[in-house]
Amino acid sequence: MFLKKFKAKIVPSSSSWWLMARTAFKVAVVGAGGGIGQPLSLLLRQIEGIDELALHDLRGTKGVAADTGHISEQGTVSGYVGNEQLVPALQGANLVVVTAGMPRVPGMTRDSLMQANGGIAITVTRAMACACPEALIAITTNPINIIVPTAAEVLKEAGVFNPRRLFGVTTLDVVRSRKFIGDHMNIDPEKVNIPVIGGHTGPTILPLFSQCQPEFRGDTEDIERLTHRIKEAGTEVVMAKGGAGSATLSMAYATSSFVKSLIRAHNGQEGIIECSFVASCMENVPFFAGPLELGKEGIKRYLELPDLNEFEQKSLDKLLPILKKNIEAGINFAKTFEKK
Ligand SMILES: NC(=O)C1=CN([C@@H]2O[C@H](COP(=O)(O)OP(=O)(O)OC[C@H]3O[C@@H](n4cnc5c(N)ncnc54)[C@H](O)[C@@H]3O)[C@@H](O)[C@H]2O)C=CC1
Ligand SMILES: O=C([O-])CC(=O)C(=O)O
Repeated sequence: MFLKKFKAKIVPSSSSWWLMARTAFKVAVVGAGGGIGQPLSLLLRQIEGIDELALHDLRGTKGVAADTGHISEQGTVSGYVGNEQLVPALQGANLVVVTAGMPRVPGMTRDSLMQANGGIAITVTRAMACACPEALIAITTNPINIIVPTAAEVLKEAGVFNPRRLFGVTTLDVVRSRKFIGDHMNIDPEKVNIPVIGGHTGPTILPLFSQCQPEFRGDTEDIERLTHRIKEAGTEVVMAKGGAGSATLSMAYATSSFVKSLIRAHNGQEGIIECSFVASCMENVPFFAGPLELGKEGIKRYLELPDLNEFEQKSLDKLLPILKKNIEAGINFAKTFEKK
């Protein structure tokens, strides 16, 4: 069993019922010195149920660890620097968040980041396969559509792939949808629930307005305009930053919210639903972002896709071939990596 592997250290009681009598939980962040990694490390310090935070990067993590370690919250923080400290950082981790890798600048596509980030993903995944083969893995590094299949292939080669534990973080697409729709409907964005399916590039992100709760108020033009904005929101930030990278703060917010859900579900809270890019059980596409119920060991249940309206079905039909090409590229990247 997943839990048996870890020290049965009982953590002091807390007001939250799910924190009672549980095993210690270690989170490792790889890329913790970066634009997402630093604010994410701060936000993770505020999540209940993290007993040990291991911050790894090629640079800067000693300072981030000392800094965030002074925050008056439970748990320890340690900094690890360089490739040689990657395995020690990952050792015994229950959850690894990967934010290591280059961000976009204007004119680049996410797919073009594979050249720079594919090798990083392979190095980190290989280290996880040996240091913490049963950990939950949440990858933010782009291109998500290509890198997650690459990571899955590496884990398969190492004989430790568990499709229920590998996640590409697409929460920012949901966070943005909530914000843009909430503002449009003049309601609290946090009260908006909408699944965002497909993948994580402009052409493959698909918010399902037909499933929006509360029901979307607006006409077809509003839906088309907001859909376009959600799909292109990453580029909106890249352009606004003018060469200084891509979304970091909103992504740290989105990732910490996803991590919170993973930990709550791991600790037994029921009914936690998140959209994420994972190995799918759909017949025609091996990886897909869709709604999932989370549980103690990652994915508890794949939620069925709802009936789509005509606009959504056409959009899905259009994005699937793009997604399939991305997935093939990711698998191929892993298979041919050593030969490059
Ligand atoms: N999934 C999503 O919705 C989003 C994904 N991203 C992606 O997240 C990634 C990180 O973005 P930023 O934090 O803005 O980039 P950044 O350049 O600020 O930080 C990346 C960090 O990774 C570190 N790094 C590089 N190679 C490493 C290795 N082998 N081991 C450990 N650390 C390593 C770098 O030293 C750097 O500190 C990018 O690929 C970006 O495209 C960004 C926003 C949203
Ligand atoms: O656009 C980018 O390159 C970063 C990203 O994935 C996002 O902000 O959604």
